[in-house]
Amino acid sequence: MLTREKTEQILENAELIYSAEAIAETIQRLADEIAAQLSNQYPLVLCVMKGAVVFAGHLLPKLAFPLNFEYLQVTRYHNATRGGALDWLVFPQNAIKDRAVLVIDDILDEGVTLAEIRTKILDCGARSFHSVVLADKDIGKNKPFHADFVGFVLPDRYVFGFGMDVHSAWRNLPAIYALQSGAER
Ligand SMILES: O=P(O)(O)OC[C@H]1O[C@H](OP(=O)(O)OP(=O)(O)O)[C@H](O)[C@@H]1O
Ligand code: HPA
Repeated sequence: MLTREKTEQILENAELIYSAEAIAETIQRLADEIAAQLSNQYPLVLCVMKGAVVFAGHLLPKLAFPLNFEYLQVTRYHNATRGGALDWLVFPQNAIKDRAVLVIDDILDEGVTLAEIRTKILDCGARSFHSVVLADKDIGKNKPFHADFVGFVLPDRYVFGFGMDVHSAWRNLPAIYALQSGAER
């Protein structure tokens, strides 16, 4: 865990790249797009913990149609800024069969996490699979996964805030910041 001083220094040196106001507008647009496709499907909505907790908290009240809500938990970054193997921590096995599933995640980076989640959910007998991500990072190469609903495209920098952590801190920020170049480790 970083010291409090180091954590504050990270934010002081970071660059604001998406304000709280811009995020709110984006989430309303995403809610409208999702409603247009899924409002009559009575979907099972799954939040990918922990990163999507803030996004899901803002998106859910804007989805004005019947749905059920559960969560799953996986981690691939383990509080670092580079991804590794995906660890499954929580999975709502029984809830999924024959459901139209909508997965909410904060960020699509290399696409490994959501590709594995899709495989597992379809293996559990979901009737359909959709995903919404607040941010899709432009990593300059093909990804194994494309989201159905995308809030915005981010530059290829490590970002944090609005649910996303940097070394396990700053998920609580109301906006999205990019880490100062060279501060990745
Ligand atoms: O597209 P990928 O490169 O696979 O990365 C995207 C995933 O990485 C983050 O989760 P993380 O593993 O950091 O766990 P967390 O949600 O608990 O922060 C994020 O919340 C996404 O789920
Ligand atoms: O840029 C990122 N920030 C926070 N969490 C992440 N998980 C994948 N990429 C990122």
